[in-house]
Amino acid sequence: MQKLKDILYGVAVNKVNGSVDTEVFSVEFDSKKVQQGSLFVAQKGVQVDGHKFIGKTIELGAAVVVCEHLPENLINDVVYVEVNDSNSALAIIASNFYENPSRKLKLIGITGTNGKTTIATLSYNLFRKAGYKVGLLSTVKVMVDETEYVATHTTPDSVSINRYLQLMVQSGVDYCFMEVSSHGIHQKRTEGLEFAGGVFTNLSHDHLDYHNSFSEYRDVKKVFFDQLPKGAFALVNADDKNGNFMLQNTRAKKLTYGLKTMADYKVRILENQFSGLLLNMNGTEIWVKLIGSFNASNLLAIYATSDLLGLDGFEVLQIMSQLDSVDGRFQQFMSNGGVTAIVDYAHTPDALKNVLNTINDIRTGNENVITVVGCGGDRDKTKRPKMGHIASHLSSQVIFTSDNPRTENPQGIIEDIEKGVEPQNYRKTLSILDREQAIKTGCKLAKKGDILLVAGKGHETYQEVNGVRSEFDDYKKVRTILKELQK
Ligand SMILES: CC(=O)N[C@H]1[C@@H](OP(=O)(O)OP(=O)(O)OC[C@H]2O[C@@H](n3ccc(=O)[nH]c3=O)[C@H](O)[C@@H]2O)O[C@H](CO)[C@@H](O)[C@@H]1O[C@H](C)C(=O)N[C@@H](C)C(=O)N[C@H](CCC(=O)O)C(=O)O
Ligand SMILES: Nc1ncnc2c1ncn2[C@@H]1O[C@H](COP(=O)(O)OP(=O)(O)OP(=O)(O)O)[C@@H](O)[C@H]1O
Ligand SMILES: N[C@H](CCC[C@H](N)C(=O)O)C(=O)O
Ligand SMILES: [Mg+2]
Repeated sequence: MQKLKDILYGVAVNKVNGSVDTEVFSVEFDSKKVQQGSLFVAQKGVQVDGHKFIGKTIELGAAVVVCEHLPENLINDVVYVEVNDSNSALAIIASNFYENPSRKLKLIGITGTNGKTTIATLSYNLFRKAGYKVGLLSTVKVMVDETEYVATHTTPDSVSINRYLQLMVQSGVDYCFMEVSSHGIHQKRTEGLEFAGGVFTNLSHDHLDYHNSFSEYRDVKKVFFDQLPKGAFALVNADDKNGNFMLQNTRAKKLTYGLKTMADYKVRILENQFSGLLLNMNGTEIWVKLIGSFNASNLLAIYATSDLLGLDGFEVLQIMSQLDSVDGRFQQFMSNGGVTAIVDYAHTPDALKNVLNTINDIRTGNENVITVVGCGGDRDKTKRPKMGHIASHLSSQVIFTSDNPRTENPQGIIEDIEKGVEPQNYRKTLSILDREQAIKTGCKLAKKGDILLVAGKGHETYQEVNGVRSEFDDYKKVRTILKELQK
């Protein structure tokens, strides 16, 4: 329970109607969750305007309503707070309500199109092995030290973020690694948080359905760095042409990491195999179990972050050499019959290209690369033909299939993907709507020595059709099918 005047600290308030000494029991932005004594923040959403539910929340017992415009009829006993920006107000209110937990631990935000989950999760694993209590907010799961919670978003809403951070503080967590998505920044879910550091991985085609253009998407990412405090670090990937752009207006300490470009932290790939990478990490050689040059870059970001947070470099490299891949990120096994199966979450053109290039770099040349891939429904349509082109251009054989069609017609999605296939690659492609059948066909086509890539869903354990999620796990499916086929 908190006094309204305390939780409004730092919020840009236009006017208050009622007493700021009112006690608040919970902070809600979903009318359905309001209870006696709640503070309800009305947000203008994509689907509906939360202001429509103000009356309903008062019936449910809301003590305070925070909104961008006051309702015509004000009810006695309810306090109304008018703000310019409800999203920003919600974020600051949530931080205050949970007693600013981000200031009581070291919070590191990771942003960029690809690599966020990998860097956040491996950092969580590494810092734990180094003896710290650690928190994780990621696409795959939320961890409060050893306790796991289900993740609903890559970056949760600001109330959930602060609630988890408070739990972490209560559990004695020293460091928290969190993914910061562009939706999260745009909807101000991370405003009011005090970050000890920010990491930028890369920027490529994604979410252009939500952000109107690539430059808008890029500018949203930059806001995160613009908001970092002076004592924080801003670590960017020098190999990405947008890396320096992110640093333009930040007050934080500026640092770079790079595989190809001059940077403060450097890595060189000495060997690249299916069994792992031999790296020269800022001057020291190490073997790691992770695969692919993009993972060399991810590991360098982790090494640099550890260094900036004061960990011992030698110990970090020792632990790094033991790290396993994150679920659904280049997760691989060799079947009894000698087929290398790889499950990867590549669901953007850039990620798919990276994964296929990695496979092509490692293979000796005689094996076939068979790819099973689809694109999600109700998501950026323009990435579909690009992924169709990349998959068919870089594989020996491709099977296009469904990946969470959501409310779209799956056949239509596949047709969008097929539009990107160039005529010389037509003969390489097949389309099979049912994902299980597609994987089965991929397994049947694969011969000893071949490489089978199942891309797009990674760690996901479901297939979503019209709001219904049914169980589906790419990794389990490929394992079972290859076993059944005795391959
Ligand atoms: C496009 C988008 O980001 N949508 C998010 C947004 O929903 P919205 O704007 O559609 O909300 P709305 O339904 O219009 O409602 C507006 C307001 O009215 C309230 N409301 C609504 C109905 C009601 O009965 N009562 C009520 O009070 C809502 O709580 C909300 O405050 O605000 C909601 C509440 O915070 C989010 O759950 C929702 O995420 C949806 C589920 C989503 O799918 N988001 C994805 C796209 C997303 O955020 N992805 C990113 C990154 C992914 C990546 O990088 O790959 C992520 O961080 O996860
Ligand atoms: N540094 C990188 N550069 C390019 N591609 C990468 C990089 N790291 C990982 N990938 C590829 O992108 C896929 C997704 O990786 P990861 O889950 O770490 O990204 P993310 O940024 O968390 O994605 P999301 O936006 O879904 O949260 C991986 O399966 C891999 O194919
Ligand atoms: N966080 C991403 C994941 C996409 C994964 C892919 N399997 C899909 O469903 O499109 C999103 O919701 O856009
Ligand atoms: Mg992620």
